[in-house]
Amino acid sequence: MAGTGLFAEILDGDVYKYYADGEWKKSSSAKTVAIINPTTRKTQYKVQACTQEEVNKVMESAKTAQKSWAKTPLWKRAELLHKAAAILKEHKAPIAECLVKEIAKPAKDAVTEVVRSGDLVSYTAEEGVRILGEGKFLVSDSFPGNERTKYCLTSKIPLGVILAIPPFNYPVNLAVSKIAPALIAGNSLVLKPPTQGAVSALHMVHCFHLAGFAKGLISCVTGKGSEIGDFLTMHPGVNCISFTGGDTGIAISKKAGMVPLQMELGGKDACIVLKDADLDLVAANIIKGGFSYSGQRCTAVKVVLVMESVADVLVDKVKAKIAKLTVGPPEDDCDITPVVSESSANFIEGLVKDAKEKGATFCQEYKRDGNLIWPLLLDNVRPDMRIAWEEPFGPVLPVIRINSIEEGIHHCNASNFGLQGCVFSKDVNKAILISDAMETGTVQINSAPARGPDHFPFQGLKDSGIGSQGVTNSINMMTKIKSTVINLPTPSYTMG
Ligand SMILES: NC(=O)C1=CN([C@@H]2O[C@H](COP(=O)(O)OP(=O)(O)OC[C@H]3O[C@@H](n4cnc5c(N)ncnc54)[C@H](OP(=O)(O)O)[C@@H]3O)[C@@H](O)[C@H]2O)C=CC1
Ligand SMILES: O=C(O)[C@H](O)COP(=O)(O)O
Repeated sequence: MAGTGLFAEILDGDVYKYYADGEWKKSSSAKTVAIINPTTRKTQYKVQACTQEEVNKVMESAKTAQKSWAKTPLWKRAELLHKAAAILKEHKAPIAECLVKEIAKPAKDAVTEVVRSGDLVSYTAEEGVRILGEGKFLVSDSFPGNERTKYCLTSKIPLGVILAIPPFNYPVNLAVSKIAPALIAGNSLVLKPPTQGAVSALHMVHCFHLAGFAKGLISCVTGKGSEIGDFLTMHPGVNCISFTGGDTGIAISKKAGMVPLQMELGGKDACIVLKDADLDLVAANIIKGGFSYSGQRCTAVKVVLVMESVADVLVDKVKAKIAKLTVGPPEDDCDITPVVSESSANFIEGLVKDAKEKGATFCQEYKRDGNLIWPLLLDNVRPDMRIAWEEPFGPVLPVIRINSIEEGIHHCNASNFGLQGCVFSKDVNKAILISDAMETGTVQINSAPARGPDHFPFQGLKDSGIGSQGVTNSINMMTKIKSTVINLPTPSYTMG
């Protein structure tokens, strides 16, 4: 059970502690932040509201710890990460329980998130050993005007202190996708977990603590992003920010100083369906892509752009599948569970009302009970409706009927987002041309958008992000190149 047994140390009465200097601590603020269970809409957990002074101390310890960590052999860093991964997987049950209570993730998906996270940590350790052990050797005579008098040796060095800020929907997986690359590359790490999801993240951090990482190397400060977020992101002790979330990321990128940024932000992933598509395959992927975790995935299918000639058949197939989705509490492993907060549910309802006023066809009756919103397909959506452009982050999916492929590509590219998209067609050559024309970081052909598997590159264009994630890209992003040049008094040519 959460906060018991091995995890008892992280709890003080009914308030979870924060993690700094290798210890679980109470904040001197004496203030707490409530975490509301999306299903019951009652306080489920409480976490510390950390102070600016505590953030300062964490940054100092992170800086000191990083210096000796960078001198720890790469294989030893990997060994510790493998240990943390094993502990995490072994203790998947209490962490998954937190995910169910804090963010209403269906029970089975919650377990999958923890296991996937352990695998990600292990994979990162292996990949780090491979790619960080390699450097480059360059000689000067390849550039015009030079003789072979200079040997340049390059290697990848850590950046220093990495600040990691994940969103509520994958508070464990999107935290370790930042923690593991940072650590294997020789950096220290300060985590600010999302408020909804903070307790799952604290349990995960305890697994790293139990693995035996040096004190100060990993810290976890809790509190509302709106209160301590700016202080953290503008802190002079931070050398790199890895953020996943919504528009907050755009604001952070304007405020952050001269530090590398990795931003994974929102999306409005389009699903373009051609006349020759396998409509059963499309319908199955629209259900998986649009409604899993109640549409609260950045990579969810967020608008279907279907050729008019096959639209009726496709909509009927999707309607039939929606009718089979189970709706209810995450504990029962229902397909559709309450969305994360009342404000989120209100926002989704606003989009639905706007679509109704402007004449969208409701394929199901709109139904809501508290934060629980029944799955809804909106047909005949037009570009003047908000839902055509905004991401609901909920189980509501618009269908726009198109008369040409160009119309579909135009809608996709007119979005301010550019995360992923997908194309369904039996003609792979045509699908590739469409993929090339779509202004998104990834296009899936004949499958729904997805970030995983976690070693694939993952990036957004336009307002969907800066840089690229995925294990290898994240490790590279959290390092810098350092060169040493050996200057010879006379040219030297091998075997010359
Ligand atoms: N491209 C991608 O990979 C992904 C993108 N997303 C996007 O994230 C959004 C949903 O997630 P959500 O958690 O609501 O996103 P938010 O942007 O609201 O929050 C993300 C994180 O930022 C923190 N935060 C809030 N304000 C600040 C601030 N001023 N400075 C620093 N940090 C701050 C939050 O903390 P707190 O919770 O305390 O407010 C949270 O940890 C959607 O738009 C979705 O598309 C989600 C997942 C993946
Ligand atoms: O936060 C998200 O939405 C994730 O990045 C999506 O991950 P997935 O596509 O692998 O579910």
